Amino acid sequence: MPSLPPTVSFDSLKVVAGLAFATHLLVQLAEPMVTHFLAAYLSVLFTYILFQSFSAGFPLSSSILGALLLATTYNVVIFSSIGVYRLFLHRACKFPGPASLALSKWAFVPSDAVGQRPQKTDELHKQYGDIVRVGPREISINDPTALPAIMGFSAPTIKGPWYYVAHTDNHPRSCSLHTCIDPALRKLRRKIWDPAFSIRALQEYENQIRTTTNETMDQLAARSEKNETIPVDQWAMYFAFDIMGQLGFSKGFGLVQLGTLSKPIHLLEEAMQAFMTLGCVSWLAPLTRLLPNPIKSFEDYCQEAVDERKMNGGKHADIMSYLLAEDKETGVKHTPEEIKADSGLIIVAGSDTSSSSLSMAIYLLLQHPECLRKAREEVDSIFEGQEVNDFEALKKCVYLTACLNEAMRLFPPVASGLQREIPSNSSPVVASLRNGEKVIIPPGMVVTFPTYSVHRDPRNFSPAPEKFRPERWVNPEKEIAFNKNAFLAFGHGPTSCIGKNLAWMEMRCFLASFIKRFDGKLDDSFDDAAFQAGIKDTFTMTRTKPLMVKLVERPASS
Ligand code: HEM
Repeated sequence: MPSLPPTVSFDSLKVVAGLAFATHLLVQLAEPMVTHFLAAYLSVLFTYILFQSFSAGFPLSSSILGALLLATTYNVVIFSSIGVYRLFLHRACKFPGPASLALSKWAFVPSDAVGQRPQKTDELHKQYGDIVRVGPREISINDPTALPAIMGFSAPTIKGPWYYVAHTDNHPRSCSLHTCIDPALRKLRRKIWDPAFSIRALQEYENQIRTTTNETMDQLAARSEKNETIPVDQWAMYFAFDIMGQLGFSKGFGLVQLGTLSKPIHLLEEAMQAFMTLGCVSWLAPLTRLLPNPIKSFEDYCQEAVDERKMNGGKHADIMSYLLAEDKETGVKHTPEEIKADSGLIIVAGSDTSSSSLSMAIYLLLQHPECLRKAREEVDSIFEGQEVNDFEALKKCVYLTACLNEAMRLFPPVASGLQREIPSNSSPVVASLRNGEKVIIPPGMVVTFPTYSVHRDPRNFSPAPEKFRPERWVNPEKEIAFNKNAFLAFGHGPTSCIGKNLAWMEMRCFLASFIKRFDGKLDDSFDDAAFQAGIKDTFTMTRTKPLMVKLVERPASS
């Protein structure tokens, strides 16, 4: 048996093992922050080394060796204790799922790294059933019947640990509305946000949407004249980012004029993947906040835009004018930190999502000429001899709307699902399932609804749930299955998308203008399999392969 370094005895190993076990119990009860825990851990180790070397007189090498042995003992015991607890004793053990995810959500990192979380979760549901344990204390429920209990207006849940990752610090009044967890504060903040999306406010935004749409179409026309192959999905992004800059705080990014992403936006797109992966291990967030901020230039850009906006006022109606005001009833106002975070949110929530829906709708229409013909006939007849600029008339484009809904069903812009937590001081939640059974979910558990799987489930949408069939939205009553409660593209309940109606205005205006003005075909070199494989889930959707299209202006439009 190998001998121990002179600084370590078997008794000290036993004490350290006991300490590790006690730490596990403490973590269960008090959930200390990882930074505090690491600081304490490292301080004890260094104090031990210093004491053994300078007070007890042992050589430095023996002291370090002893410290490493004690640390290894501590680590092995604490990880074994946590592992055994998670695998056999945890309240989530009653739910089926792979042991790897029961041990740690790190097991999701390989699929997150390639943006395939929705597909991975889908496989798990096919293997384990409608309820799968996808983390030590997290389950995924592939059954929209359970939605009201978890995400409905009277559900006792809060946003889950994933949202904590995007906080810049630990202060409750410095995060965006989207990542705000406290339900009472969220309610107050939604009250300030709501008027920015009222019917009157949306009417005030119409002009800006028209202008940016026309500018984008003109830029596309100029490129089509030169017979260029055009990355249409990129242009949908330039369009959506410019609109959100203008409608957010009266400062467009000028991307449509530039014909490229600016540096801050590019950085933001790249950082989304890191957020997604880090969401698996949200307890690490306080530690990663000590590292250089990967989206600093994007945040600086938002701050500058807000400062400029405050100084000069808005050039036209914008969302910021509402966010800077106080709620008349309660007198509550956003803090400067919240305004900064919300300005970033406007960009992220409003741009990636709408541009992804548009890109996928165009992709699917080009793949399905018969659907494109129908959508175009509808637009041509509603806007005969005139420009697409009447938002009331756009609402009458039923088939066009169906195409967009169907694109979001097959390729939801927020695909991996939305996470909610049952607070540890609340009662268990009893959720109904489609088979009439009930599931009891203990407090402290986290629940996710896998949007991608729910959308492609034949029990919700049939026939051909994997196929692009806009018709299912036109006559839903004739479908074998059409469960409108299973359409989660805009979320569900009190935290669902506040910008939904604005998104519809943008998407209908862009798509109708696009198909009215251009004939298009996928470039000969377009690789369909590569394009689909390049679609990544980074909380919102990222496309790594461009949608290269040849466009020709239609005679009627010129
Ligand atoms: C097709 C376009 C869009 C889709 C599919 C979409 C989807 C969603 C989803 C799924 C959520 C819930 C996220 C969660 O619970 O974590 C959400 C929230 C949100 N969306 Fe959208 N969105 C779209 C467009 C927009 C636009 C144009 C805006 C305008 C600024 C916007 C602003 C927001 C905001 C502020 C939230 C946070 C609401 C809250 O936490 O209370 N979205 N969106």
